[in-house]
Amino acid sequence: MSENNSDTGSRSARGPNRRSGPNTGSKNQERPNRAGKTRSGKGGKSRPQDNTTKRKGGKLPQTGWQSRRAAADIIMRIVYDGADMDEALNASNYFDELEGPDRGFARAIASAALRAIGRIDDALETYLDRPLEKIDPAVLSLLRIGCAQLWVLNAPSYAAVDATVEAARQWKPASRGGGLVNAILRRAGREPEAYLDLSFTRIWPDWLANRFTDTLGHDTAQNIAQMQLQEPRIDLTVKSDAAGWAKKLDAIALPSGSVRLPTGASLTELEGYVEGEWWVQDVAATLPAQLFGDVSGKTIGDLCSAPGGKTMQLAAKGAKVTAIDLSEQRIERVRENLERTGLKATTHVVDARHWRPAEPFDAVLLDAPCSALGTLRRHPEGAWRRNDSGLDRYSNLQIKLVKAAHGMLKSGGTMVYCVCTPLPAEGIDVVKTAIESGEWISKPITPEEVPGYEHAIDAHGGLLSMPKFDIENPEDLISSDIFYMARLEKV
Ligand SMILES: C[S@@+](CC[C@H](N)C(=O)[O-])C[C@H]1O[C@@H](n2cnc3c(N)ncnc32)[C@H](O)[C@@H]1O
Repeated sequence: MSENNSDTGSRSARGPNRRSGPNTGSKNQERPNRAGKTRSGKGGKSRPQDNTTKRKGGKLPQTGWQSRRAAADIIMRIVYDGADMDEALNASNYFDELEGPDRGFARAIASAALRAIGRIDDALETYLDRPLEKIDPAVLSLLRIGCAQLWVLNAPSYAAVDATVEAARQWKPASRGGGLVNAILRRAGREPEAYLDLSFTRIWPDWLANRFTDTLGHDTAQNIAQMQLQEPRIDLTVKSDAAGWAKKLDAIALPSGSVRLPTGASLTELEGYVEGEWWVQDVAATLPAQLFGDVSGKTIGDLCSAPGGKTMQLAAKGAKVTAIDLSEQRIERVRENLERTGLKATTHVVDARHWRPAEPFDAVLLDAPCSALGTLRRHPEGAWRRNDSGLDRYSNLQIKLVKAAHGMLKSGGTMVYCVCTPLPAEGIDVVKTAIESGEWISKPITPEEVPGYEHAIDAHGGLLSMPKFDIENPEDLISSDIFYMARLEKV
């Protein structure tokens, strides 16, 4: 892929959406679309109309265009209605009608379009004689998912174009745009440079591309964007015997103990799911709990615990975990997860800023609320729902939570602090503030503790879980979400 444009800071403005994203309004309100108009009747399954009739008593035969229509419908619901991916999948009748591999395919196309949407839009604009805002939402959604097939998924041009054009013909809201979809997608197949020559960081709104480039440097920002373009893999944490489970599930055992599934695995059908032998957890998310070493018999407070991935890791290793979270709804997920896996922890719905345990803990895990910009490859819509000014509130909360953690720990006790964002303001800067307070000293992470991430340890002994990009064999790249983590000791 060529990469000759590094202009993350000088992108031509194309209206408020390019700057702040397709959707900044709150859900379930009438909100502006890219054209600045509003539309109502969103969210419900009955919204889109169709030129086809569902067969009596059965599903429509699947010929390819249906998965493209479903993908475009999903994208529309996310971009124009403010749904997240799960909400869009649940709300889409067209997705519901699909069966078997077509479902996975529709989801993969929608997800690819969303991961690259800014860059796709920039390229599309070069083909069009009018702004994107002037294109009907259904037609634009088909163009986006058509380009995603060609450019992100590298699908064969004939299949991607024909099926997407057919989807335009069959889908009433887009049917007048069939000619345009045909012409633009054929050109997109012939002239991919319009996309390939753009900087990777154009997948994001301008503020985010600038923030990553300014704080992390040009190369790191490009690497993060490039990683976002790849379909994220699914990693499992197993209660024990990672090598054995990797073999059973035809998966890869990663050096730090996670089991990486082959693509396309259907989770609930996998061995061990019903028995609760494993749970889904990105490999980088497993590292913080591993930094406590042997936790058997120790009391550990997991201060922001939901949905409970790290609670389960610690409980599986024999710790006496107290899992707390501010959200009743989210702590319910912790309880469900504990129930499924048969692991034990005490749970409380409380605000960690004010709550104190009856007895101080041996150790505390603070997986603090954050901007979550390190998980955009799984939730790319998040980039378009935030803006620069909203980010600063996180560091204030994080500093307060670190202070609270101090009050919950025994003297000499360990705190592992982590956030799923690469922004220094929420990571290393929070840790520096803690150390400057005189209440904490650093307990640097050592390479032996983080197999596969030795290179990611920084000069202060913290770790930013970026993959090692300068490797000879790209197959060896352990891609993961981006977590910052550091270990501190209470003075
Ligand atoms: C990053 S998530 C935690 C993920 C979790 N540790 C895991 O591994 O599954 C952050 C959590 O912090 C919770 N939270 C936010 N503010 C909080 C507070 N003041 N006290 C306790 N929990 C809080 C949120 O409800 C959210 O569930």
